[in-house]
Amino acid sequence: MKSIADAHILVIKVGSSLVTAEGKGIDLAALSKWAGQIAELKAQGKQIVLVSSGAIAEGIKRLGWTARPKALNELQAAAAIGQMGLAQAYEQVFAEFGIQTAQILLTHEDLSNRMRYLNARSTLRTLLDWNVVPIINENDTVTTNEIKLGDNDTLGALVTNLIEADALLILTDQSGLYDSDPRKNPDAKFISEIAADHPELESMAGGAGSAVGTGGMYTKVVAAKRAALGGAATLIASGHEPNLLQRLSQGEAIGTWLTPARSRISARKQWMMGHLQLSGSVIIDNGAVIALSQKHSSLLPIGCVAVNGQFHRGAVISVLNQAGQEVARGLVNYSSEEIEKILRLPSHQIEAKLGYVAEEEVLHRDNLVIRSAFRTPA
Ligand SMILES: Nc1ncnc2c1ncn2[C@@H]1O[C@H](COP(=O)(O)OP(=O)(O)O)[C@@H](O)[C@H]1O
Ligand SMILES: N[C@@H](CCC(=O)OP(=O)(O)O)C(=O)O
Repeated sequence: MKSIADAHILVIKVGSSLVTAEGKGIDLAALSKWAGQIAELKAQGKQIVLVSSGAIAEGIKRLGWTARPKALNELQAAAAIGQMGLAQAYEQVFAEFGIQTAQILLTHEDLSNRMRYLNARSTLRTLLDWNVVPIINENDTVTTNEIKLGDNDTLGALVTNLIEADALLILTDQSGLYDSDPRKNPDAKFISEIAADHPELESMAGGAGSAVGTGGMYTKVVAAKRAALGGAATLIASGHEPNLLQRLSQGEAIGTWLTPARSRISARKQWMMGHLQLSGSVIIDNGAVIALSQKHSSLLPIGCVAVNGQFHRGAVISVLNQAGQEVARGLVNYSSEEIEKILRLPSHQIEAKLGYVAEEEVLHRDNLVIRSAFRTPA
């Protein structure tokens, strides 16, 4: 991807130095410019999630300190103070464009625990469906050194994979990636495009970052690698670039693109196909087999006749025909116990039976791979 013209879902990460004008305090004018650009992208039908750093830098500024403290409890307390400013500032600048915002503070646990992961995903998707711009940061106040994500570049990549965004845009204080740190080497060469799995990326990006940021380029290239595993491209570009988002959506080459080896869809299919041990299966009737394999439909409970094994919502399961042959596999929206209760039911009766509706489908077509597409032996 060298343009965001075709991207539908974008995650935009802004670093501390940009958000706080290098630690001087929240840069309302810069935030307002991004909000205006995001409003234009939203008018084109794109869904945007913002990952914003700056809580610690802003907290330090509000406390009147001149240096970043080292003690974790002081950093956490500073983050709690600064986050108030960030939330207030984003709400204000987006309101100028008639856009509602929502604050989401995430921890490592929220993204590694399956249930919390699914809940975070469904909340984010709901907000996007409501046209809201979620503003995400790490929940610094409750994290400890051992479980800290530690930098928002990583958080940006995890969120990109969580909501299956098409691209991650990392805005920073440099115009992109150079073959060595341009602050130290005036002859550093600019890189406009590189494979996200290029073996020399980490060594080019070595070293910490600016005075107020945390990870430098290193965490950005590692984040790009992580996003690429989910099939998303990453752009590292300067947040000072005027009209950056519009120009990118018109195909202008700005910043450094780190490109994935495979597309999002194929990355996910490969992941599902690669599952050797599936935790269970559903058996479906012939009508459902035809709907899935020929019409690319989702699997609805009405076509499900039996369920085998024990699994949770979010597991990869097999879909079998009544002769026991695998016709598809995919990420399931209900647990085995729930499916047992809704077998053969039309979707509008799910709520009456379970007391809630997680999703209309047992397996959504975007989360399904049909057997004919498998390369594994039958
Ligand atoms: N190869 C490189 N190319 C560009 N910048 C680099 C490189 N290696 C290290 N850096 C440093 O990374 C810094 C950006 O990281 P950081 O300060 O953490 O930003 P942010 O706050 O936006 O996350 C740059 O200012 C630059 O000094
Ligand atoms: N959660 C921290 C983010 C720290 C961080 O990753 O900063 P940066 O390297 O500027 O993106 C904060 O808001 O201060």
